[in-house]
Amino acid sequence: MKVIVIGTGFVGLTHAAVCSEYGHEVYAYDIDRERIAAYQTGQRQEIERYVNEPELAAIVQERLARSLFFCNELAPIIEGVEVIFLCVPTPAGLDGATDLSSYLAAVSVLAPLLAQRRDAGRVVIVNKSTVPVGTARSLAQILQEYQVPNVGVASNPEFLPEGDAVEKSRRPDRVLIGADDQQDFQLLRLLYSQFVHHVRIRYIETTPETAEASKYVANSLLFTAISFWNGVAARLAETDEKIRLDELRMAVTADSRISPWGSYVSNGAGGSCFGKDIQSLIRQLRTGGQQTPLLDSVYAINEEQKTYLLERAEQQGISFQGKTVALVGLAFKQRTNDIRDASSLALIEALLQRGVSAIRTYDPMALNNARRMFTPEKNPLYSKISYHESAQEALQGSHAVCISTDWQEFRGLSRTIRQTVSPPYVILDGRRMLPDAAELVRAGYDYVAVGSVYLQAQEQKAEEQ
Ligand SMILES: NC(=O)c1ccc[n+]([C@@H]2O[C@H](COP(=O)([O-])OP(=O)(O)OC[C@H]3O[C@@H](n4cnc5c(N)ncnc54)[C@H](O)[C@@H]3O)[C@@H](O)[C@H]2O)c1
Ligand SMILES: O=c1ccn([C@@H]2O[C@H](COP(=O)(O)OP(=O)(O)O[C@H]3O[C@H](CO)[C@@H](O)[C@H](O)[C@H]3O)[C@@H](O)[C@H]2O)c(=O)[nH]1
Repeated sequence: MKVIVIGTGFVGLTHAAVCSEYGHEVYAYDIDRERIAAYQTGQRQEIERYVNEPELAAIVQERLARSLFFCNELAPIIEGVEVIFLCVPTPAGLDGATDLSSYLAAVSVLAPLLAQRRDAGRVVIVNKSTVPVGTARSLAQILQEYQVPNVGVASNPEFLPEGDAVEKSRRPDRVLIGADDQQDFQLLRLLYSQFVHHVRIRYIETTPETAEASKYVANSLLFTAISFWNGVAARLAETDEKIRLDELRMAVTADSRISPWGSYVSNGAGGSCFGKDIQSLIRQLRTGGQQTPLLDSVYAINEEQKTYLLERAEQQGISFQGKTVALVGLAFKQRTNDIRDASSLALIEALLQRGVSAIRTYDPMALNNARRMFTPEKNPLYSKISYHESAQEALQGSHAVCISTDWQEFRGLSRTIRQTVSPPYVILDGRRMLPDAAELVRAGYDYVAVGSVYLQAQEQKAEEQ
């Protein structure tokens, strides 16, 4: 089948690449010319500058110019297309409602071209972007206004998590299609023929509204699990050192009805989806006359969680003013270079507000994205941020370290800390990454982790007594 993918970020590039693996002729289009030029080189480094996902660059290299083509013009590729995916950003607007400006901009370029095409075959336009309930129906209306002939619309939300984008596109938990017309269901069954009768993958056909709603409900439920563990279980364990959170988690999730997903307590969930999708759902419910106390709390708990470790340290009399702080982990989770809505961003702002003298950062993948975000032109205080090639380098000369991402390499950070910095020193562990924290405390370091009581350096305690 001839397929066009509009928007080539995490979702669009992955989807285009995996569709090309299944024998479709895929044209991936983006307004960002530099991005398209980078993909066209076929060079791993160039591709990963934009989307860094395991195996993705290899598929692009393999399929490039055979069944996968990149372009920044839609007109030359429109004839004969059967399925068009919209994979453009749908961020939160200032009021929390979904900002559909990129989506509508893409539609306004696409619709006149479709209205003028010579080919009379059926074409279905598919929302893969996460869009509010009712967007597919509004799209059908727009297409009607442009008098596009023989066109259908469908909703096919994407559920992939970053870091596993290729794996979850090749083997999703479900493929969800919302449409009204049997011709459109049929076109998408052909496109996804590898999944239609799969023994493990659920292939679900429903209304566009149900598909759109499912994406928001799924993300908000996952987000709720995280805020429950952070806001209830972790807080409880912070009240009594005899509550051991890791064992509590094992005990609770041993029940097959309770998922372990979400139980990994943290200094807040980040990423491009949870925050903006829950805000959008809140807006959609309120517009429909509903109250949203649960979702409001889920969001608020998570926002507070991002910088809560700093407050816990301050409650123990620690001040960050004039201090040098190492921040290790900038990505919103391990195995990605994405820093959108990462807790590290909130930590940087909170540390600058507290008057730190320097923030020394390290991340195995996300340094360049952070460099691009924190330019001194945006805020002169950002010149206090420096970027380092290892955790050890970032720790040098620091008075405290914040661990903000669950990179596995941070499990060995205790040794680096002991070799690089001497007490008095504060360790803020947002991901419970240090299995041997007790030894650090015995060696004179203060340790505060999500889900554990504050552990004051033992030598310091002795001096005080
Ligand atoms: N990132 C994820 O893990 C994920 C997972 C599921 C769903 N989603 C949803 O998928 C959508 C895309 O997310 P993403 O993370 O891939 O975004 P992204 O920011 O990584 O990529 C979006 C791409 O769209 C391009 N673009 C913007 N406006 C355009 C236009 N008018 N025409 C053509 N291209 C345009 C941008 O240049 C960019 O390359 C969003 O709705 C998001 O909520 C994302
Ligand atoms: O037990 C956990 C699990 C996750 N997280 C954090 O939660 C955030 C989101 O993680 P994850 O869901 O793995 O990443 P995303 O790539 O944002 O994926 C979510 O958002 C996507 C975009 O909508 C959806 O497609 C996915 O299904 C959904 O999992 C990250 O900061 C994680 O570190 C925790 O703190 N504890």
